[in-house]
Amino acid sequence: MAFHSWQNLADQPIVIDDTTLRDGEQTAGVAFTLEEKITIARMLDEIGVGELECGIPAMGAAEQASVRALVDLGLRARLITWNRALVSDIQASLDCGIRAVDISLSVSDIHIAHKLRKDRAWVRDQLKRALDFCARHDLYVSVGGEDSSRADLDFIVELMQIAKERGADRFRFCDTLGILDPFATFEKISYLRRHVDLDLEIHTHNDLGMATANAIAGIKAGARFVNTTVNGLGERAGNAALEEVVMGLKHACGLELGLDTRRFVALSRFVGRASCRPVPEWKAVVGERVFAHESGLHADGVLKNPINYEGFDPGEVGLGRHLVLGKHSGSQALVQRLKDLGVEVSRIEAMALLDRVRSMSERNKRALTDAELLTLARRHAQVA
Ligand SMILES: CC(=O)SCCNC(=O)CCNC(=O)[C@H](O)C(C)(C)COP(=O)(O)OP(=O)(O)OC[C@H]1O[C@@H](n2cnc3c(N)ncnc32)[C@H](O)[C@@H]1OP(=O)(O)O
Ligand SMILES: O=C(O)CCC(=O)C(=O)O
Repeated sequence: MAFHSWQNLADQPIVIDDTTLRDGEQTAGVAFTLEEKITIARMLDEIGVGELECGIPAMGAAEQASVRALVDLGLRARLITWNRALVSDIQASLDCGIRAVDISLSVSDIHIAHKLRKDRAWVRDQLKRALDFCARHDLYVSVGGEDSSRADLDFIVELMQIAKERGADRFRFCDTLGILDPFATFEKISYLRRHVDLDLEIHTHNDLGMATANAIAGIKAGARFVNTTVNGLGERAGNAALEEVVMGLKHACGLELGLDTRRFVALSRFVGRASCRPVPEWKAVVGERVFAHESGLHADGVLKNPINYEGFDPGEVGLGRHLVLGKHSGSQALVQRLKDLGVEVSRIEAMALLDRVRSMSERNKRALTDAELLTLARRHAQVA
């Protein structure tokens, strides 16, 4: 069994812990094969993701075999597994050659009473027992606070203090149900930062469409670790998408993580196939058509200079640009497209032709193909 040496994450200001292989695979109905897991792990590693949450050894022999196979790859990324706060779960991770564990415990009174059917004293004791076991085995530990967003923050502070005293490396704040907004996320993470000197990790869900915004708010409030999944896979509405968090940090916050983002589209398409969840063409950052321009003023602006209507260069994530002719087109784009196809028309002729382009697009409920455009142009020339 290989124990590999990780890249030095202490040097990185923000560390992505991608959980495509754990929370991503928890998407109802998704199951990756071992080969798919290996490919996803390799791609994430090559792109420069610092840490991969790679499975749940407590699930049994098949999952343990896949975690072992991932350990044996000797990736630069640190591999971490998900575990309940049970010695038996952590032992199963150790048996796979894992050296970093997430120890999960529900921290809200709702979960403690209605899911675990225990009390806060039990949570404290269970955490201590699990942490002492991890310390004896010199494991890197993230304490996962399930349902943190509905928990009493002062109880989380208490658990973080226990975690710090017993050698844990960080605390994971989970918005398990995806019910926070970025402002509340910022306040809660700031509060924890002020009260305990322990690294924080932010884990968000997309139930209200705010997973990426909340992940970024958590980072802005001081979380150093952030959970993502490729394409935003994950329980229910999913997690914060890797590609959105990385590009959001870069272009909205001016924080460059140094990942090879040009491979995002290839990774997204692979995970789309492996999860049987094809990527919608309008999916932020990696959708096939998110750099498609039809509207006349936009196409004109892009033809003059793409910076007019593109927040970043499509090549940065491995995409291309499409200029399409349809219901909302203007004459500039039409003149240019026909020129590319070898047909010269004046601006006035293009304006006359536009009516036909519009009605064909409306009839077919889509943009025109080049062949359709050429046919329209020829017919128009014959009539004119
Ligand atoms: C929010 C999240 O995403 S957390 C990650 C959740 N992921 C998964 O559940 C996927 C993988 N899960 C599994 O394969 C299984 O659920 C296993 C192997 C973990 C456990 O399987 P089983 O032993 O059959 O238990 P089951 O799933 O039905 O119930 C969970 C038990 O764990 C307990 N439990 C739940 N969370 C924790 C925790 N963090 N620490 C300790 N015990 C816990 C529950 O209270 C329940 O115990 P009970 O039976 O005494 O009431
Ligand atoms: O408990 C953890 O560490 C993570 C659990 C999780 O995936 C969540 O709360 O959404």
